Amino acid sequence: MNALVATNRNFKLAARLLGLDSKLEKSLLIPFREIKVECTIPKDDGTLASFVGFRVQHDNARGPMKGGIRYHPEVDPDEVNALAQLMTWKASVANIPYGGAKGGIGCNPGELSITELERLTRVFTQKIHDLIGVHTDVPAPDMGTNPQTMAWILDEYSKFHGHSPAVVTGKPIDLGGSLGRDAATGRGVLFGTEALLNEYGKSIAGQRFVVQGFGNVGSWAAQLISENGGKIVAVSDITGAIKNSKGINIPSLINHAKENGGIKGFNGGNAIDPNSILVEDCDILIPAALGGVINRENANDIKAKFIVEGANHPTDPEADEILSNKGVVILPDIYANSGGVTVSYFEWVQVSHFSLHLIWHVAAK
Ligand SMILES: NC(=O)C1=CN([C@@H]2O[C@H](COP(=O)(O)OP(=O)(O)OC[C@H]3O[C@@H](n4cnc5c(N)ncnc54)[C@H](OP(=O)(O)O)[C@@H]3O)[C@@H](O)[C@H]2O)C=CC1
Ligand SMILES: O=C(O)CCC(=O)C(=O)O
Repeated sequence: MNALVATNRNFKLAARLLGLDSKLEKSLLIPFREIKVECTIPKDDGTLASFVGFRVQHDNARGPMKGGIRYHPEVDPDEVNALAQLMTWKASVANIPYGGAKGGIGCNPGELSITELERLTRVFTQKIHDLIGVHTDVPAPDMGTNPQTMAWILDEYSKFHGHSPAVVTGKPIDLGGSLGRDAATGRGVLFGTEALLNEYGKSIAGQRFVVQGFGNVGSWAAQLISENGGKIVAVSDITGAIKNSKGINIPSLINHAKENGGIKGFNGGNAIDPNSILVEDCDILIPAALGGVINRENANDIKAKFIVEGANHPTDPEADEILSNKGVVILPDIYANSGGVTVSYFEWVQVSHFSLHLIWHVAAK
């Protein structure tokens, strides 16, 4: 199901349950602003390559709009729109004073060199710099982007607006990033899972987990859960999937993925078909990659009793219904993965405060 159709459907259902005024409901379904820009860069071989970049600003009633920037071949306007809307609900659920936004560029970061990625990020920033800002819209990392991407955005933005470390979060520590932001989404997944299991009289220790996606969210969630006694029995990423019913050694898998560009070839488990990862036998399933992966095609075959949504909108509404009828409990994305934006808020406050302090200090002299 189209990501925006799915997200709107969920919102309309929630609006009815809340008894939300129909005019307010309609206004919240329309984003504040949708930006689409062409980004052309010279590639390393001298040829030109063009990409399309998006930033959707959904709503700013509760504060500056906030959300990640994704680099992925499947980025499209409806997907970004849906993700921006989810950020508004996520900031509200986490009770942090932000609205929602999301951005992305349709590209495959794995096929671009570091210098090409830098050029692309700087061109994208040049195209949107007037529309983002410390108090209007504050980007952060998402799939395919990282602290280095944020450093480029900060540097390019600062050429137009002066040094503005609070214009992005999830940046390197040396540039005003926050300790703990890197692990924050995965740590939030751990805390959310613990709270959920406690409701059912269970704890993490001894539970069997399957994790789809082994990037920022998936690898941190797997590491922290295994440190807390959970058994990670299967993991996948774009390169492949592995299974070990005795529990995968996550620190070794992290090292392997760093050295080899993915989990493929890890010898601490058996290779399995990545398409079967979501239906592997486990107690708790953590999707931590793309949206819409749990759908009517596979929902009936899911064996997990709990699903903790590390990814954004991994479960489409049809699957929600099937799973709910099967008694599977889902911890939704806007709660389960809100640890990242929460620590982004701390980073933003720290840096804004630091800048104010500097201004005060200079003025006092
Ligand atoms: N980063 C954050 O703070 C937050 C992220 N999220 C959400 O979490 C999810 C993951 O984001 P993040 O960890 O940051 O992204 P990363 O780019 O760091 O990692 C994504 C992971 O998913 C893998 N992947 C991509 N496609 C597939 C596929 N078809 N099957 C299996 N694995 C796949 C990637 O493999 P490979 O690297 O080999 O391409 C990589 O391991 C996204 O939905 C994002 O929106 C939500 C809240 C905050
Ligand atoms: O840290 C942030 O500001 C946003 C993180 C994000 O994109 C998300 O929660 O989906």
